[in-house]
Amino acid sequence: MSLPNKVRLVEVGPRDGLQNEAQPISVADKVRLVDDLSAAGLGYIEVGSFVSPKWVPQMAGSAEVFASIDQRPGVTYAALAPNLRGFEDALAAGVKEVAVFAAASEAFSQRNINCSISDSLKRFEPIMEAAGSHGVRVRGYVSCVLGCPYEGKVSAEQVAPVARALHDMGCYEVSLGDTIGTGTAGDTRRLFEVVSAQIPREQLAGHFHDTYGQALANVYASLLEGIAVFDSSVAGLGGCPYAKGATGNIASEDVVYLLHGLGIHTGIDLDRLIAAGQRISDVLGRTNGSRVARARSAH
Ligand SMILES: CC(C)(COP(=O)([O-])OP(=O)([O-])OC[C@H]1O[C@@H](n2cnc3c(N)ncnc32)[C@H](O)[C@@H]1OP(=O)([O-])[O-])[C@@H](O)C(=O)NCCC(=O)NCCSC(=O)C[C@@](C)(O)CC(=O)[O-]
Repeated sequence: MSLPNKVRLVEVGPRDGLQNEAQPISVADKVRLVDDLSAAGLGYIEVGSFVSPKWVPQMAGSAEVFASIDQRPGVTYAALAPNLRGFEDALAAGVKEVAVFAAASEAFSQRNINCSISDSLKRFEPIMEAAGSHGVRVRGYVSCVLGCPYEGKVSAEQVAPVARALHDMGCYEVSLGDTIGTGTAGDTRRLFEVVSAQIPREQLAGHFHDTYGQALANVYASLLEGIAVFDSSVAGLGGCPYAKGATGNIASEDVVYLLHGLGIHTGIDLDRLIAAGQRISDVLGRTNGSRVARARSAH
C-alpha cells in the first residue's frame, strides 16, 4: 500500500497532555497553548474535557478555556465527554465536536470511567442522539488497544468489536490508543489489519504513547497500513492518570518531522510548533519531550 500524501494531526496536548500534570496550570496558560497551536497550523485541537473534576482535576476549567481561545475559522476545537452530563456541559460551552472514550480492557474501563465496556457504550448512546440533534460531530476512542496496565496484552480481536460499536453508533472516526505505549510496529500493523476489516481505514486514527520508545515506529507502521490520521501531543506532554508509568503521547513535532521527511503534507509550520512546545515546557518547568525540539535548540 502506498503512503498517504496528506495526513491530519489531532493535537491532544492541551487535553491528554495537561490532564496528567500534577501542578495547577492557569486558564491563561492553557488558552495561550491552544492559540499557539492553531497559529502553528494545527487544524484540530482537543482543548479539554467535561469530566468529573474529582477524577481529573486538571480539566476543571475547560469551559473557561473554550470561552477565551481565539477560535480560528477552519480549526476544530474538541472536548472529551464521558456521559450526557459532560456532553451538555460541553454544549453549553459552545463546543462543536466531542469525543467519547471506551476501552478494550474491562479493568481499564472500570478504573477510567467507573463502568464496564458495555455500560460505557450504553452511556454513549444518549450522547450520540443529543449530538445528532445539535449538529455536533462525535469522535470515538478505544484505549488499551495494544496493552493494558492491569490486564497485560490486549489482542486485536478484543479491540475490533469495541471500535465497531463506536463506529456503528455514529462516531465518524475511531482513534485506537496504545495508552501504555507497549505496542510494537508488528502489533500495530496487525491491529489495523484486523480492525480495518470492520471499519474503513479512512475512519481510523492512531494514538501512540511513547513509553517504550516505539511510538514513531508505530506511526510509520500505521502509514503502511493506510492510516492517515494521528493523535499527538506538542512537546510530548502527557500520560494517562489511570495508566501509571505511561509516558507522554508521541510528540507532535517529531511526527511532523517524520511526515515532512516522507513528503507528506500536514499544513503545519514546524518552527512555530516547536516554539509552542518550548513555551509550555518552560511554563511547566518540564524537559521538552520532543527530540526534534531538543535537537533544534542545541544548534
Ligand atoms: C465518567 C465519570 C464521571 C463517572 O464517575 P462516577 O463517579 O461513576 O459518576 P457518577 O455519575 O456516579 O457521579 C459522581 C459525581 O461526579 C459528577 N459527574 C458525573 N459526570 C460528570 C461530568 N461529566 N462532569 C462533571 N461532573 C460529573 C456527578 O455530578 C457526581 O457529583 P457529586 O454528586 O459526587 O458531587 C468519571 O469516571 C470520570 O469523569 N472519568 C473521567 C476519566 C478521564 O477523564 N480519563 C482521562 C481521559 S481518557 C484517556 O486519557 C485515554 C485517551 C482518550 O487519551 C486515549 C488513550 O491514550 O488511551
